[in-house]
Amino acid sequence: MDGRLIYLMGPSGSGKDSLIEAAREPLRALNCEIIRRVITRSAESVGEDAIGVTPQEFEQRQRAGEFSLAWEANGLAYGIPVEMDQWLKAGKHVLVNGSRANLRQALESYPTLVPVLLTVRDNVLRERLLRRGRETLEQIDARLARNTLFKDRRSTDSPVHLIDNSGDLADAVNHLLELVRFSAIPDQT
Ligand SMILES: Nc1ncnc2c1ncn2[C@@H]1O[C@H](COP(=O)(O)OP(=O)(O)O)[C@@H](O)[C@H]1O
Ligand SMILES: O=P(O)(O)OC[C@H]1O[C@H](OP(=O)(O)OP(=O)(O)O)[C@H](O)[C@@H]1O
Repeated sequence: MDGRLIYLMGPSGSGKDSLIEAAREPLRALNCEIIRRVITRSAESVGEDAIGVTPQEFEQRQRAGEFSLAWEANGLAYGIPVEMDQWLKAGKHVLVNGSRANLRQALESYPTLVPVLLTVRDNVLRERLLRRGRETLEQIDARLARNTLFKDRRSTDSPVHLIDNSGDLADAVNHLLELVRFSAIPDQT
């Protein structure tokens, strides 16, 4: 049986990277791998285990059919390597650090994916983005504005699992592991 695609989303600063890192080993124990993204972001500003490429290289890889999913956001291009499909076929579950704007397209290609949205209270989100210090104030404001847009409209009608990360990261990790355990059971789709 194919593995499940766990599609993690959440606003910038909600803690996706932190959650992924903290959950990496326990996820592996649940037969769930985290796929590395290809991003047109300079290596020094990559805050995650991603492959940084130039926009030209990204385009080449995309034209060569190297991505199962791809999208653009915040002035960057993101690609999910086709390796993901081999893992799924082999029965492994795969966690993707996804995009709210791309969810609808992802669902078209992977109708049984498990959508998971990481949420954080507004004031906590701003504080965390400032503390992380990766973006300029202007970029932080743009990310917060993008978040407001998503709050006002749902991108699909399908149910999305919510994980709140306003509190301890360990609670969010446990919640994610629970979801993966539950989603991995056959006939839950
Ligand atoms: N539960 C948490 N409690 C306190 N700080 C957190 C928590 N989760 C994440 N952070 C911090 O918030 C900032 C944003 O987290 P990050 O994982 O980079 O978010 P994202 O990948 O969604 O943009 C980082 O500085 C991270 O250390
Ligand atoms: O459509 P959205 O849900 O807004 O998502 C847009 C992009 O922003 C995030 O990327 P990235 O990891 O570069 O940003 P972050 O680390 O600041 O979350 C997310 O992983 C998406 O790739």
